[in-house]
Amino acid sequence: MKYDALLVQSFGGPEGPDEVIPFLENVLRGRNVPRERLLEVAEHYQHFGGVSPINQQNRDLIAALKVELQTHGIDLPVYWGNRNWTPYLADTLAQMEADGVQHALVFVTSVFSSYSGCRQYREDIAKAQAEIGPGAPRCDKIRTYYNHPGFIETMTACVQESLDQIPAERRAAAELVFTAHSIPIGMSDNCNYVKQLNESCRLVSEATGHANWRLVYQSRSGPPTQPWLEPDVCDVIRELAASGAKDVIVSPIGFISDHMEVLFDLDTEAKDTAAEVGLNFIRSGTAGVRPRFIQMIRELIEERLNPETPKQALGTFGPSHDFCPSDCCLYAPQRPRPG
Ligand SMILES: C=CC1=C(C)c2cc3[nH]c(cc4nc(cc5[nH]c(cc1n2)c(C)c5CCC(=O)O)C(CCC(=O)O)=C4C)c(C)c3C=C
Ligand SMILES: [Fe+2]
Ligand SMILES: [Fe+2]
Repeated sequence: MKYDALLVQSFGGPEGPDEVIPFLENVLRGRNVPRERLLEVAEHYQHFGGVSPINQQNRDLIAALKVELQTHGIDLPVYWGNRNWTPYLADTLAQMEADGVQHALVFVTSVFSSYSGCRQYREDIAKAQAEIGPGAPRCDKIRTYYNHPGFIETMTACVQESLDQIPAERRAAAELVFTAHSIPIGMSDNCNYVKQLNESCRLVSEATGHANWRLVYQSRSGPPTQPWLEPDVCDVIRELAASGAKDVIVSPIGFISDHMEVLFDLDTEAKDTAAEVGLNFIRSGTAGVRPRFIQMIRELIEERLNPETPKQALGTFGPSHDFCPSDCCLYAPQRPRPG
């Protein structure tokens, strides 16, 4: 297929104290999330000067990717557009149109399939295209990469580095806890989020040879009345300590970089919880700009540019679809009844 640009589509984040509340209002627009939760999360961001690290992490990712593409003779300009903060997707697409881009491949920073991580990204592209009009570039999302060897090898290296920090005599008993963003059960029922997460965790655990793992969730935002994926990472840390565990490795497999949900919910909250209950806490790394991860993005681009390139995938499920079917990752949230 002929593509003439790459768009990196991400979440976005504030870059100063005054941007925190408007950013969170963008994130939570139309969501059944209490205002108190918004204000609580705002405090997490303010704790770090109102600056989310996600934007610099995306700038670093794009810089590394440009070098990788250039080194491999792939001549595609790289653009960046966010769903919830500047540079907004609509502005980026308008710039792409002005530059003459007609058909872009889209790399989404979200790994696992759900309404929030797949369909909403595609809906936001469609909205931005509608705003621009008939000249807007066509956009094709790159397939999900949860079982791509480049993602699994990257996360395996991160977990292995954490295992290596534990004294040899305690290593086999260490608890390996993978975390991902909790989502409403009504959302997870309509997608492969949990299935894909379990497969990634299994593949990483097998590659490290460390069988003692579990998958837990973090960063829940819903009202207490709404069921979200559980268990929560902090509850599990307490339970592990009560059952005699000494070491816990927390691997945020659900995210590709150390953004605020990692820095606050894990490096602050979960770490403090572990200290409270006397557990040695090691937070494992995220993919970031690790060379194997950047190489994976280039490989995913190559397989779309040249359909003869074999599609790589580990484990049971094979490579995911290139084009989402019409019912992919649907979500019709239950709204509270008025009155
Ligand atoms: C209904 C589901 C979700 C709500 C509500 C929600 C609130 C919320 N999220 C953030 C910040 C981030 N979320 C990120 C990823 C993410 N969020 C959800 C779901 C909900 N979040 C999912 C399924 C995912 C994973 C898919 C994805 O978009 O990545 C991220 C990371 C983004 C990245 O590119 O890595 C951030 C940051 C806030 C502040 C918030 C409101 C309280
Ligand atoms: Fe989120
Ligand atoms: Fe999907």
